[in-house]
Amino acid sequence: MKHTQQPEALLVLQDGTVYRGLALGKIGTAGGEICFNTGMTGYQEIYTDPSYYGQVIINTTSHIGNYGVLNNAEQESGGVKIRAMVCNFFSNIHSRYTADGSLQEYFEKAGIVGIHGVDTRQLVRYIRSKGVMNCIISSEILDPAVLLAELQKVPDMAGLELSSEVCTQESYEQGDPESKLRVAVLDLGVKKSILSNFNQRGVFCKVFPAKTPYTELAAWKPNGYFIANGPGDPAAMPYAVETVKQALDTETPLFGICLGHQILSLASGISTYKMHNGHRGLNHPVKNLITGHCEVTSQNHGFAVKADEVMDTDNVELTHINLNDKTIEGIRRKDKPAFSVQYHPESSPGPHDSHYLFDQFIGMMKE
Ligand SMILES: NC(=O)CC[C@H](N)C(=O)O
Repeated sequence: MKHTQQPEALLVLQDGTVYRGLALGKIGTAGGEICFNTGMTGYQEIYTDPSYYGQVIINTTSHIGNYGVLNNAEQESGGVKIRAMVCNFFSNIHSRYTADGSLQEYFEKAGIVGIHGVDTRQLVRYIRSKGVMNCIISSEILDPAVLLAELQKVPDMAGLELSSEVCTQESYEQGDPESKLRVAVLDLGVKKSILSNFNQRGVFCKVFPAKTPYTELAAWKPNGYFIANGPGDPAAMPYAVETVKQALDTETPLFGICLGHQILSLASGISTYKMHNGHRGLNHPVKNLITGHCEVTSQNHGFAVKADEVMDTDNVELTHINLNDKTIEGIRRKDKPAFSVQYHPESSPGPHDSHYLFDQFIGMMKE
């Protein structure tokens, strides 16, 4: 189809700003918190990462859809988790002989709305200056005033508990049951590639729903606890903080990623805050303060832990720091075998500089 025939779409921001473009995906209307990922690859991993649940993602890279989709290998969960997508050039053709289909068909099947033909560079600069806000996209309602009224129904991300909506509803096991290393995973929105990183290292996992009481995790007799990534506001999850506090009391090794890092920090008495516009991309430099090495990291978060409180908490050590803005990227407990990072060492998408953290956790369990 030529671009000129494609139906129009509108993007309306919470402050009333309107962007016009063309429809992609399903014809419809969707709203959520707007965020942007600057990664040049991995759009399907991003759309299926449960951490993005409730969010509208802007892909800033210039071509989206140009390599189609793979039904399984590039999915981080059972399906698309974003609310809608914004991009500049949406490719209606894809060139990858192994692709299972086009992104357009994938979005239509998943019921995902989107808009393309938007100047994403200008839009991202605007959001970076004004700060994160909600938005609404529609390819069926083309009246900005009506959309702005609809947008009022979209809840603010601050205060939202979303993990219980995206996590597994039944616990399940994954990996080699004969393995000596057993990790209980608290599923706050876990990405598939985190589980495969454990399985590839010979770890047998049992994945528990977000609100599983600690006693149930402990009854499985794990050698370690993994607190997963996930959507929403960590401060709205006292149930998870309680579970981590009880796990810490047992001196069993514990590892957290992203939301799991925020929950471990909260369990250690450190509070979290909502960032001006978050970190989402594949090239964020982080310094490991223990080794002095710099890692290029994959990131996706809109909340962070308070740096001054990390420095003031005696039983917590700062282990990783973001070289762009000095935000906290990793901590460890001095009094417990527990550590966490704010970024995504499994990447998927992104560089593999930080895979050592999985080995570090396994080393702790072996001790
Ligand atoms: N990827 C994640 O685990 C995100 C954590 C949390 N929802 C945040 O936005 O900061």
